[in-house]
Amino acid sequence: GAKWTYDGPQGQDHWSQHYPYCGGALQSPIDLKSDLLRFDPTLRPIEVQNYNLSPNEQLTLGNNGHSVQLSLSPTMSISSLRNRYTAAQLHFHWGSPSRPAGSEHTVNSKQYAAELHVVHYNSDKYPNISTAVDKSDGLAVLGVLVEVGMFNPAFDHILKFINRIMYRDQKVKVPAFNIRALLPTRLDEYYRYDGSLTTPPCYPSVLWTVFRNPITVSRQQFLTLAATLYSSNAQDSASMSLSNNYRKTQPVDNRLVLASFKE
Ligand SMILES: NS(=O)(=O)c1c(F)c(F)c(S(=O)(=O)CCO)c(N[C@H]2CCc3ccccc32)c1F
Ligand SMILES: [Zn+2]
Repeated sequence: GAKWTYDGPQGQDHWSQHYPYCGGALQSPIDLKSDLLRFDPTLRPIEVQNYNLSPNEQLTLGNNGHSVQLSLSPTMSISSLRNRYTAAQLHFHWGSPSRPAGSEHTVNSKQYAAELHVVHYNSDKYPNISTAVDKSDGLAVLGVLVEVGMFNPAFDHILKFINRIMYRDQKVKVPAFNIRALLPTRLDEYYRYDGSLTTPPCYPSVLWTVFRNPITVSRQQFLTLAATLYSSNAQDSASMSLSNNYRKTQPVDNRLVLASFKE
């Protein structure tokens, strides 16, 4: 579609001019405020299947100008929801080298350094993600908050190839790895709400699960993520850094935000 950016004349305050859903209801991300949360004892631990991929399998790592995204194996899925949701891709949102604050969801207004999204589609009802992406029960995204701390070996399976996809539309085949290692240890503690894609076309089609516990990456790993990529393609004379690729938090309105845990 038309090119959109996070800032400037095509920035997020203008998305709704070309993408009407971006100005509509049920938008993501949101601020996960304690006094908004409702503990829901029926929320079961998230169960993922086949996340531990073999290194013999190859995945496509790409720079789409908005994020770094990794294609995922269709053998991967979430099995603990009402329908089975099959994995499609994962990608990240981050701040900038000088400002490690680029998560999309915030917790009591605290913005984390970055955020990982693992995008799945309802494969019980739809044949592929393109069909599912604009359906109210189409997508389930797992959100993982990322903070700077201990070195993260799993993250390096992606970072060690990132200098091969510096420019928009560059792709590279990479060996698969254990994607479960990118998720926090506890999959039983999470926030849950009905929301949207956080990029245009902003379809209100996402069942959001944001894990309570962040994962860590080292400062060097964060800098590699935040300082390597360009949103422009290799031919463009003026290179534009890909950073601060996060949408601001959106109005919750009268949505219920559930928590699987008691504060
Ligand atoms: N934060 S988020 O999880 O809402 C989210 C993104 F932030 C994001 F950038 C992308 S994208 O495909 O890389 C670019 C714009 O769709 C998708 N892409 C998804 C939605 C549309 C689609 C179609 C095919 C494959 C993946 C996706 C996305 F779901
Ligand atoms: Zn995302």
